[in-house]
Amino acid sequence: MTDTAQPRPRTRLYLITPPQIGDVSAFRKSLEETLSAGDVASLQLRLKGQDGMIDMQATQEVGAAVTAMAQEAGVAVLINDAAELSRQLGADGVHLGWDDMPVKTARALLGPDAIIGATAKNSYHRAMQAGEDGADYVAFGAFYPTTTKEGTIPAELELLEVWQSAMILPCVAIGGITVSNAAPLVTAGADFLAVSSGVWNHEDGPAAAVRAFNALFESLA
Ligand SMILES: Cc1ncc(COP(=O)(O)OP(=O)(O)O)c(N)n1
Ligand SMILES: Cc1ncsc1CCOP(=O)(O)O
Ligand SMILES: [Mg+2]
Repeated sequence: MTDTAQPRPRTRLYLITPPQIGDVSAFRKSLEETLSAGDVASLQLRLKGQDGMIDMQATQEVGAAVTAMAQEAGVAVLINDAAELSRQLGADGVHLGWDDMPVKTARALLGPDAIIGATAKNSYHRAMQAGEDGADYVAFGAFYPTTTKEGTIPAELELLEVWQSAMILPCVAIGGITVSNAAPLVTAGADFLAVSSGVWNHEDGPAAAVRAFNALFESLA
């Protein structure tokens, strides 16, 4: 029997902004350096108020400053929670949580080419449903403790292993991921690692973090 199985594509980095950005022009400069340091598949603008809800004004402001620049660098831009704002900004898509707009509604608003991601937390069932509804990826997590989001629930590596062995739809791992703890997630089958503090708070700076993540992905490919 001939083995026709294709090797899995290399895991890629999915960068998430810090939840608050004080100086937008300083952030734009830092982001430009960060994106030129190595492969970044996508950038999610995730700007939150103190209540954990999307900060529409900050998202609008940061989005206007960085969307075209990131896209020109070959990085897809997704907006957290807000499909309509994604459309207005000319972004590539939206990431939706459990309590956000349904995937089908976002698809109707954004059209067939938009990238729509959906949170599955630790639920294989929820991920299947999102896939059936037309999501382009599902996100499992939190795999590690995080201070970036309150109220996360733990997810096990087995979710990634089972999903990768059975499904074609890409899966994202999220939650407290750093260069030092990322390897098991890559080995378990994550197509993308979604990372915020592990990049922005890296001891050698965000560009060094992007280089280190890419070196790790290469070493495990
Ligand atoms: C890639 C990715 N995965 C999961 C989340 C979490 O989304 P959600 O549950 O809607 O929580 P908030 O990010 O809105 O606080 C995400 N943003 N990105
Ligand atoms: C948004 C989100 N959803 C689950 S964990 C998390 C936080 C991701 O940020 P970090 O990479 O800093 O843990
Ligand atoms: Mg959300």
